[in-house]
Amino acid sequence: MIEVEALSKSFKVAKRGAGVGAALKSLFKPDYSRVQALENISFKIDESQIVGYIGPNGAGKSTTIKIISGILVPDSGKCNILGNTPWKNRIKHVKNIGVVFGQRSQLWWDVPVIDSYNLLKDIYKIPDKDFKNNLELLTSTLDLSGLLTTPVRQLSLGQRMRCEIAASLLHSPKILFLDEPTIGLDAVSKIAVRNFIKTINKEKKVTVILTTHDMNDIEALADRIILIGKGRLLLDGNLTDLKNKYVTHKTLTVYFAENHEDIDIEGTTILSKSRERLSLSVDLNKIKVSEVIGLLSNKLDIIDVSVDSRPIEEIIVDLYKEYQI
Ligand SMILES: Nc1ncnc2c1ncn2[C@@H]1O[C@H](COP(=O)(O)OP(=O)(O)OP(=O)(O)O)[C@@H](O)[C@H]1O
Repeated sequence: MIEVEALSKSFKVAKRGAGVGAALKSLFKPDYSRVQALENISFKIDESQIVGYIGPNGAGKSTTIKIISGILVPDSGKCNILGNTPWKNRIKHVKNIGVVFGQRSQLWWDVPVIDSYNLLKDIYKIPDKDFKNNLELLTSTLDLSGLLTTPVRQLSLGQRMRCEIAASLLHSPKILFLDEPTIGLDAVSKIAVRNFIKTINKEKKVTVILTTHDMNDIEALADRIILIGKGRLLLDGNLTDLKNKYVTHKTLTVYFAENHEDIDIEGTTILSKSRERLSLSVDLNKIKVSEVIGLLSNKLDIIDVSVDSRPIEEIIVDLYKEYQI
């Protein structure tokens, strides 16, 4: 469905030193350098996948999204999305895709949301019936009914983001590119946006490429992650495999009726202990958490247990360190 092969893109940027002299010099004799934003990026994405496209600031995520949505032309490389090359067959291509840039609006600032939607209807030539059905569905699932007649500039960030997402889906695209869709949203709005993305992916089989710095978005949504750094693709894999690789220990805490027995289970280390509570670090390469609970239940009258894993944020920080990005 999406095939990207050896994409590279560099930008020419003007170098300028500090001070008035340097400003004058750069005006008359500009000095340029090149920033390699993307280098030899390749990946394939199948229908109805949700892919988390992640990497630190300046990694090249937005540049990729701009190229595959047809906004930018790469220096070299190929891209085939549902039979179209985004920067060559723009008109055909945009009918298949929806794009949301969290930091930018595609809605007209001073007019009511519904007016922007009507304009999009004309731009995309959406048949009346499809427009009506989609608008009804999006209004109910994204809770837009009170917002449609409000000018965009009067909406809160969370309200605007829901309107942006609806705008990107009015023409029933098969692919959705989301660039930081939950940036700046409160917890309730984030969960609403995530749930909506999950729903359209499941029910309408919309393929989603999601770039975000919010690892909770990734954990909630992505089946697969593609990690890029300094313009290069560093890792492409399943989130569960990544967790298995980087989560080698879990913390097991057990609450029990009073006990004074010594506990010594191979593959575990005691982190803290009292008469009614025991906290263990479990080495997953040596023993399973369920086995530890089984062994403990032979010795203790267990009342409650909790298992804590390393947060995904920490795993990603380790990944960035490992790849020196
Ligand atoms: N229009 C441009 N002109 C010059 N340099 C650019 C331009 N757009 C991007 N770059 C540079 O290309 C590199 C990749 O930028 P890009 O915006 O794709 O990164 P990103 O991964 O989306 O970062 P962030 O997480 O901060 O949004 C950066 O070094 C950036 O400075």
